[in-house]
This record gives sequence, structure tokens and C-alpha cells, in this order.
Amino acid sequence: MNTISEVSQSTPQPASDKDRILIFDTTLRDGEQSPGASMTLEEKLQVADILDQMGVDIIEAGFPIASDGDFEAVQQIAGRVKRSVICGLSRASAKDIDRAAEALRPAERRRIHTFIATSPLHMKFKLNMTPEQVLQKVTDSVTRARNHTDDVEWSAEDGTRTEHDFLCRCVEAAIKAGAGTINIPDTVGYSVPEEYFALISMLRQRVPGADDVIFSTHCHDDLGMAVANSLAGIRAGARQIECTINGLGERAGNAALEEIVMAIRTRGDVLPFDTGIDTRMLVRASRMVSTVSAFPVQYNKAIVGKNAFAHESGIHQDGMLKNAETYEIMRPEDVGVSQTSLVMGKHSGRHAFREKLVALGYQLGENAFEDAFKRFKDLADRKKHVFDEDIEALVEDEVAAAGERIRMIALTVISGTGGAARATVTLDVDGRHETRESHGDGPVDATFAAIRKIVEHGADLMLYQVSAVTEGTDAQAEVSVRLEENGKTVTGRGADTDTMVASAKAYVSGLNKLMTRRAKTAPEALRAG
Ligand SMILES: CC(=O)SCCNC(=O)CCNC(=O)[C@H](O)C(C)(C)COP(=O)(O)OP(=O)(O)OC[C@H]1O[C@@H](n2cnc3c(N)ncnc32)[C@H](O)[C@@H]1OP(=O)(O)O
Ligand SMILES: CC(C)C(=O)C(=O)O
Repeated sequence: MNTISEVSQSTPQPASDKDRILIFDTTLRDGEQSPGASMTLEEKLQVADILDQMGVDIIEAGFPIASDGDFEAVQQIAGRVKRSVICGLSRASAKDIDRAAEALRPAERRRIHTFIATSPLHMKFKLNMTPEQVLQKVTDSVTRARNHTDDVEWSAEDGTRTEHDFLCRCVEAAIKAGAGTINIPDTVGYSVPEEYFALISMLRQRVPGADDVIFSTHCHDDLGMAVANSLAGIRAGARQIECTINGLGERAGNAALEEIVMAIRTRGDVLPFDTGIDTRMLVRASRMVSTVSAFPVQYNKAIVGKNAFAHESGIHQDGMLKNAETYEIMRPEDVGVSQTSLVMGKHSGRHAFREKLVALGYQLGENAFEDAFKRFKDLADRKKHVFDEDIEALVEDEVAAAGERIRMIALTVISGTGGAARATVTLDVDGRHETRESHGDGPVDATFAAIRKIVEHGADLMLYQVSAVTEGTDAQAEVSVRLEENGKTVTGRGADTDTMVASAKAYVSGLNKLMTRRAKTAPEALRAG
């Protein structure tokens, strides 16, 4: 199996004059080598299914000699996946290769991937072999693998730190022995794009038989250049990229599949290639791999990070509302994100705030809108995340407060272990500011007592309840109070990031309702001030 059309998944691809790049996913092998990312058999099967569904051409399912568990995972994936080629890794040793072949037996399309290090450092210190011994291993291992399958891949581990003449001899030996895919790993993420481009170009020019095989990239991210190097590789003529979901892999990881695929899709002008990947499944695959590996995806990760299609700045949000292309080079739905999110925060402006209010079902007049916007900015200054519920709470507060006789102006509370709590409250009652101080059994009791000194009344406090509107220690507290007078009850609500302020607002809101009720029956009954 040497040609791209033989290897690529048999699903009909849209007609294209672009060169097809094979996507070789090694999440289950190199990805699982990340310290702490081990997956159970069941989890590996789930990942294999999603890789197959999204159109990955080759799934490297594991390293069968590594353990019985790895063997079983490769075997079960081989028996279950029908479209992708299933691949197993082996060292340049007969027992590794035979074990891989056994695990792969149930697969409809199987590949043995055998490797040996070719750099002076690895040969001398790790393998303790001479270059000639390594060369012989290349021929022996590929030959043995070919006895099991006609789809054999050979890798020159630490290829980017290998001396060029020797690398050419190894690649030539692998091709002669029957390898259809030649992989040149940047095992330690040492290369830079220009150098990797030159290396693949050099091999394609110098090695006899190079035109009959597929060259492959396998780049690690130690210097953050895995994706750039892989793309340089395909520009130099490689036609397979080895990568992993979320860039999982040894140390700093491998080239991220989602970045490779979207770079090719988005920049067809400079990367005239196609992959067979259904990009709409990228985010789903990313979340699944993150869950099963227990490796969180960083918020600002390209393509699949939580913030990849989120905008908080007012100027960006305004641009997005006018034309999404101002700040987005990809459509969120193309990677499986339902929509762009305009995150409300301290950098947001009026355009986005108005849009959010409309989405939440509020139609405010100009003054009420300006008031709400100011309160929103104040809140966003104090609070890291402003959620929809926060905005609802602050608008409801505003709407409820309109036309009320009493308003909260200021509150200071001192409480702790040093004695009774003390609260100083200033209220605006019918346009006059009144300030009172009171002690109490705790900060809430002191606050309510100070309010009672300003607005005297005979209602009993029947319920006091606090809940967090959203998550986090900076969440808005929403306080509800129930006041009862003469068998009739009213409820007051208040929200604020400060629980005491929310409590005072709730109490004041209850008193306003009480005043309204009394005004309808006996307006003079409640004495304010
Ligand atoms: C760059 C890469 O990602 S390569 C893949 C790396 N992945 C893994 O290593 C994960 C799975 N590995 C394992 O489970 C184990 O290392 C095993 C089962 C493969 C081998 O275990 P052990 O037999 O206990 O050997 P150990 O891991 O300690 O040492 C590796 C041996 O393989 C040899 N070796 C390394 N690479 C190769 C190779 N490509 N071909 C032949 N021999 C190799 C080493 O020289 C060393 O041999 P030595 O025992 O004669 O010194
Ligand atoms: C086995 C090879 C392909 C590898 O993982 C590497 O060199 O990084």
C-alpha cells in the first residue's frame, strides 16, 4: 500500500485539484505517552471511533509489545474500526514486529510501523550500536514487517539530528526492503521550519526510490514549532502528517491535529492541500480526548480552546456584530462550535451590551439602558466573569427599583470575632439622605437594625435566604427576604458581589413593596424617616 488513494479513507471526497494529505493520528500511542494521560480500554475504543468517524486516514492504536493492555487495545480497535487503517508500533526487533502483527490481525486494513534511532547520540548512547548495525536493523525489521503486511512504515527516530548521508542510506535501505511510508520524526522538537523543509526536500532529491513512497512528518512541540514544522514538511513534498488531538504527546506534545487541519483548510492560498477530515467534529474530539486523558485544554488553545471563538473587547464585539470576518478567520460552526460568543466583561461596550439585553428579552428605554450599562460596568470592574444571570439580576434590580421611594446609598459593616457587629447605612428616602448606625447579632442583623432606624415599621422578617447567582468566590450573591405584616407578606430581592450589600438591597426592596401595598390601602400607615 504505497499510494495516497490506497491509504486514504474510502469515503467520497469533494473533487479537488489540491494534493491530498494523509492524517495519521497517534493520540492513542504517542499521545498516551504523555505522563499521566493513560487511557482505559473503553476510553481508547471511544477515541478510536471518533477518529474513524472524523476521517482520520491512519490510527496508530498503540505499541503492542508494551503491555498486554496495549496489545488488547490495538486488537480490539483493529476488530472494530472499518474505515481507517489501523497501525501498531514496534521497535526494530522480531518479537515487537510479530506481536504488532498479531494484534493487528483482525483489522481490515493494517499497518506495521517500525522504527530505530539514526542520530549519532541515540545510536551510541541509547542503542549501543554502530551505524552499520543500525542500517542492518533497518533492512531486517522492514523485511520482517513486510512478511506480515504490505503496508509498512519506517521511522528514523531523532531523524532531524541525524547526519544527512547516513539518513539517506537508512531511508534507501527501508525503501528497498519494502517500506511504503518513510517517516522523518523531529523526535525532540529541535528543528525549525526552514531546516525541516530542507531536510525533506534533500531526502526526496537524493534517495533512490523516493518518488515511490510517501514521506511523513512527526514533529514534537518542545520549541512550540511542531505545527509549523509539519506544514513546512508538506510544502517540501511530505504527504502524511502524524499528529494528535489537542497536541497530546511526549513532553510538550506532538503537532495538534486540529491546528494542522484548520491551517490547511483556512490557508488554501499558501497551503494548497486537502485532508479528509470532517472539521465539524474537531471540538467534539478535543473534548473527548481531554476528558479521557484528564488533560484540560488551555482556554486560549487554537481552534478548540474555550476562548478560540470568544470576544470580550467592546471594539472587537462591535466589529463582530457588524461583520464576523473583522475578527474571525474561521467560522465557529466549521470546527463544531455552535456560535461565536460575545463574552460580557469590563472591556465590553454598549453595542454588545444592547445585543445581550435583547437576547435576554429586555427592551429598555434609553435612560434605563444607560443606567443598566453603568451598573454592568461597575459590576464587571469588581467581578471576573459576568454571566447572563448576573446581567438579568442587575437589570431586574434596576427595573424593580424604578419609581421606588427608598434607595440604598451606602453601607459600611464591621464584623468579626472582636464583639458585636456594627453597621452604618445611608438611604435615600423620598429624595432625602438619612444615615443611621446600629449594632447587631452579626452583620446582617446590624444592617437590618440600622435600616429599621431609618424606615420604622412593624413587619416581621420571616425569611432570609442567600444564593450565589453564578459560580466562583466573586459570584453575585442574590438575597431574598420575606416580610410579613398583618398576615400579608411581601418579598424583596437584591443582588451584589458583596453579600451584605445584597442583603441591604433585598431588605430595602421588601420595604418598598410594603410601602406600595400600604399606599393602596392606608398610605399614612408606614412612616418613613
Ligand atoms: C520516540 C518514541 O516515542 S519511541 C516509543 C516510546 N514508547 C515507549 O517506550 C512506550 C512503551 N515502552 C515500553 O513499554 C517498554 O520500554 C518496552 C516494553 C518497549 C521495552 O521495555 P524493556 O525491555 O524493559 O526495555 P527498556 O524500556 O528499559 O529499554 C529499551 C530497550 O529497547 C532498546 N531500543 C530502543 N529503541 C529501539 C529500537 N527502535 N529498536 C530496537 N531496540 C530499541 C533500547 O536500546 C533498550 O535496549 P537494552 O535493554 O538492550 O538496553
Ligand atoms: C516512534 C517515533 C515515530 C516517534 O514517536 C518519535 O520519534 O517521536
